[in-house]
Amino acid sequence: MIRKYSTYTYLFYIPTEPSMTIRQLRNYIDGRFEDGATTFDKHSPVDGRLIAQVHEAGRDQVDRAVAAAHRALPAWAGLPVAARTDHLLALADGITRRFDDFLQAEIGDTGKPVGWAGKIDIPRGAANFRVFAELARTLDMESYMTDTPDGRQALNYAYRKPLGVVGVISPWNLPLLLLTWKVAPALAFGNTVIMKPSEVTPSTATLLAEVAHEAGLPAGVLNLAHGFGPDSAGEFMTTHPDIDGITFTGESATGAAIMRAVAPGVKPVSFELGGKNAALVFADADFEAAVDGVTQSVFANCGQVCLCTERVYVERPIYERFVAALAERARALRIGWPMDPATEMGPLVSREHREKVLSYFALARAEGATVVAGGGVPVFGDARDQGAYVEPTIWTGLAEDARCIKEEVFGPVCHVTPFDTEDEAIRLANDTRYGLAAAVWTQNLTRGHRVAQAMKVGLAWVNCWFLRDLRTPFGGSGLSGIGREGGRHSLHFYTEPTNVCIKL
Ligand SMILES: NC(=O)c1ccc[n+]([C@@H]2O[C@H](COP(=O)([O-])OP(=O)(O)OC[C@H]3O[C@@H](n4cnc5c(N)ncnc54)[C@H](O)[C@@H]3O)[C@@H](O)[C@H]2O)c1
Ligand SMILES: O=C/C=C/C=C(\O)C(=O)O
Repeated sequence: MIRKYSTYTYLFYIPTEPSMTIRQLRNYIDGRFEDGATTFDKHSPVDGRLIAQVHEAGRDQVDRAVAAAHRALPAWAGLPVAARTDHLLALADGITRRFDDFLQAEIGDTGKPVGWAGKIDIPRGAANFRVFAELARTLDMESYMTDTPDGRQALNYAYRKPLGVVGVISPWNLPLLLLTWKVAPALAFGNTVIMKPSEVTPSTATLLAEVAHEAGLPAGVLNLAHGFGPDSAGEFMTTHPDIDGITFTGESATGAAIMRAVAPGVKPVSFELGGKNAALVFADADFEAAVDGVTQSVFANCGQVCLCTERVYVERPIYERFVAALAERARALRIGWPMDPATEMGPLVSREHREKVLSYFALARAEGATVVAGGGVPVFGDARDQGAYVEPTIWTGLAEDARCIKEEVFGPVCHVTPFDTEDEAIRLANDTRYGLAAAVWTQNLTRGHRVAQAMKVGLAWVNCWFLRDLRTPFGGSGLSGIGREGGRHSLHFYTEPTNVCIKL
C-alpha cells in the first residue's frame, strides 16, 4: 500500500511497499523507440531491488542514429529561430506537465531526496530549455565597422552556423539537469543530437525522448542511445566519423579517454569534469551562515555534485568551533527514504560507487585522519540496508599531500584544515590539479572579491554556494575540464562562426 498525501504542488509518496513495476527503457532513433540487442539491469540504490531493464544500443543503432541526425539537420537548422525555439519551449512544457513522472524516475534511479530532485533536478531540466530558447532568440551578432585605407569602410560580422551532429554524453549525479544543460543549447543553436545518458541513470533521458516524441519534435533531431562507455554506445559515438562534436560531463579520466577517441577527427570537445573544490572560511565570516553553507556544499546530493566541497580551510581562531559545529550538523542530517520530505540525505548512486567512497574512508584512516564524524555505513534494520547509504563524514589531521586531499571522492565527506593568513589559504586552496569551484565565507567583501579572483577555478562563490545564473560561463580548468558552457559560451561551442567582410 502506498500512503500518499499532497503538499503544495507535489504529491509525496512514502513507500511502505516498493512498486514491483520493472520498466523497459528503450532507445529512441529517428523518431522511433527501439529495443537493443541486449539489455542490462538497473537496481535501486535505496533497497537494491531491480527497477528497470535497459536496452543497450548496438553500434548499428548508433550508426542509424547518426545518419538520422544528419538527415534531420538541414531542415532543423533551417527553421526560423522562433519556430525552432518553440520546440524547446514545448519540451520544457512537457517536462513540467510530466513533473511527477520525471521526479519518480530521477529518484528511482539515484535515491536522491525528493526535496533536492523536486527543487533542483527536475525544475532545472525544464529551465535549461527555456533559458536557451530565450537566448537563441535574443543573442546579438558580433560585428564591426572597419576603417579601410581608401577612407571608406568595411562591414565585418560573424555569421554562426550549427556545429552539426552533436554527441551528448552525460553523468549519473544530476542526470536530467546535466543532460538538458547540453541538449538545450545544442538544439537551440540548430544542431541535431544523439544523447547517451549514464548507464547508472537511464530513466529521465528515456522520459525526455518520450516528451520529445509527444511534442512532435521532428524525427532524427533528438536521438537516444543507451549503453556504457568503452566498447558500447559512448565509444561508438566518440569514434564515429560523422559526429561533429562531443560535449561530455563526467570523470576527468573519462575525459582523457574521449580526447584520445576524438583526436583522429580533430573534433571540438566541451568537457565538464571532476573537481576537488575548496571552501575558505575566514574568522570574520557570519558563523552560522558559513556552517549552513558548508554543510550544504559538502553533503548536498550525498556529496555527488561536481561543485561540492571536499576541502574546507578555516581561519585558526574559529577552527575548533567550526569543526565542532560542522560535525554536529553532519551527525544531525536526516538520512532516510528519498520520498520522505524530511529526508536530507539519501544513498550514494550505487553499491559500486559506495565501494569507491568506502575505500577512501579506509584510506583516510590509513593516512592518519581523525574521523570527526561518520566514516561508516548507517544501519536501518530494513530494506535500506540493501542500498548504498553511507554516513556523512568529516576528517581532520591529514597532511595536505594525502591522497584523500588530492583525489576526488565524490561522496558526503570533507577534510577540514586550519590556516593563519589569507595568502596561506589561497595557496592551500589552489594546490590542486583540478580547477572547478570554490566558496569564500567572509564579511569583508573587499577580501571576498580579492580571494575569489585569486582562486584558480571556473566558479567562485562568496557567502553562497551553487547559486546559478545560467548566462554565466560554467566550467573548469586543469583536470576539471575544457571550455565553458552557459549563455553565449554555449553559443560559441555549439556553433561555428564565419567572419564575413564586406567592402562598402
Ligand atoms: N564538471 C561538471 O560539471 C561535472 C558535473 C557532474 C559530474 N562531474 C563528474 O562526473 C563524475 C561522476 O559521473 P560519472 O561517474 O557518470 O562519470 P563517468 O566518466 O564514469 O561517466 C560519464 C559518462 O561517460 C560515459 N563514458 C564512460 N567512459 C566512456 C568512454 N570511454 N567513452 C565514451 N563515454 C564514456 C558513461 O557511460 C557516462 O555516460 C565525477 O568525477 C564528477 O566530478 C562533473
Ligand atoms: O555536478 C555538477 C553540477 C553541475 C551543474 C550545472 O552544470 C549547472 O548548474 O548548470
